[in-house]
Amino acid sequence: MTILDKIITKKRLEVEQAKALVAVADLESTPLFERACFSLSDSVRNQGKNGIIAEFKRASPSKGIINNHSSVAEVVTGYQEAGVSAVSVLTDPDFFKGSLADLVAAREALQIPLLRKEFIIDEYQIVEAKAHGADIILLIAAVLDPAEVKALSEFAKSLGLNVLLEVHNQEELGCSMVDSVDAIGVNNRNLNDFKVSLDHSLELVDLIPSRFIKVSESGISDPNTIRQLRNAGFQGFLIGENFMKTTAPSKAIKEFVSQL
Ligand SMILES: O=P(O)(O)OC[C@@H](O)[C@@H](O)c1c[nH]c2ccccc12
Repeated sequence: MTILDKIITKKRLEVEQAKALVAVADLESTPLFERACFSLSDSVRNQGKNGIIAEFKRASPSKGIINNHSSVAEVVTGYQEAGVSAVSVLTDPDFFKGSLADLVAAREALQIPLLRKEFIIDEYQIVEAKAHGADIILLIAAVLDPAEVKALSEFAKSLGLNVLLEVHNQEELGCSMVDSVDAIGVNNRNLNDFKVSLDHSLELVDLIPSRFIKVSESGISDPNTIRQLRNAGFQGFLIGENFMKTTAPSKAIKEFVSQL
């Protein structure tokens, strides 16, 4: 069983338990569910922002604990001050030590788009995302079939959410280009063996139609890499560990951005 299979097996259980605890109607009656979402494409096109989607990430299956000392509010406030286009918050409890409470804490601190970073397999999780302050949801092509990508992305759009679809290779990309997707992210990390290579981004960028916002994800630790990816055609850059592994992620990002 690959790590991705393990995560999805656990996720199915987690979603069933959540459904038994909190009804959809209760999620839909929260104040956050009513709010209008920030637009990812507006924020990425805003010349005053730098295209970075900075992630709050306590732990990961490949690295174990990355940061267990920083508070969500402090980190994401620093990210916002550094001029990022959006913030990503992991909500998976078992493999990434995240939570929906982290997402709400980020929402309270931010006036820019917020991504719920999660393994989404069910519409329920999309309602949950909106009810806890997300503007953007992630769909991962490696764990969904094309019909699911279409149905889940259309459902998210019907709630006013933005959709980021993650792919890792040309085959996944070919199955993924539906109008209900706003942005396509190329994950430089293989979710099965954790190997990271920027070549995935560089090889796929020209195959992504320009109507999608193009995002390069994972393993970015050098401002020069942002320049290289931008020249190749990317508008968004998803970065987590490089900031989170430091003693003060809110300072580390400012130092990084000053070198762009
Ligand atoms: O910490 P990094 O290497 O900068 O990567 C961030 C982000 O791209 C990564 O956390 C990620 C990309 N796709 C995912 C899917 C699920 C969980 C996590 C991820």
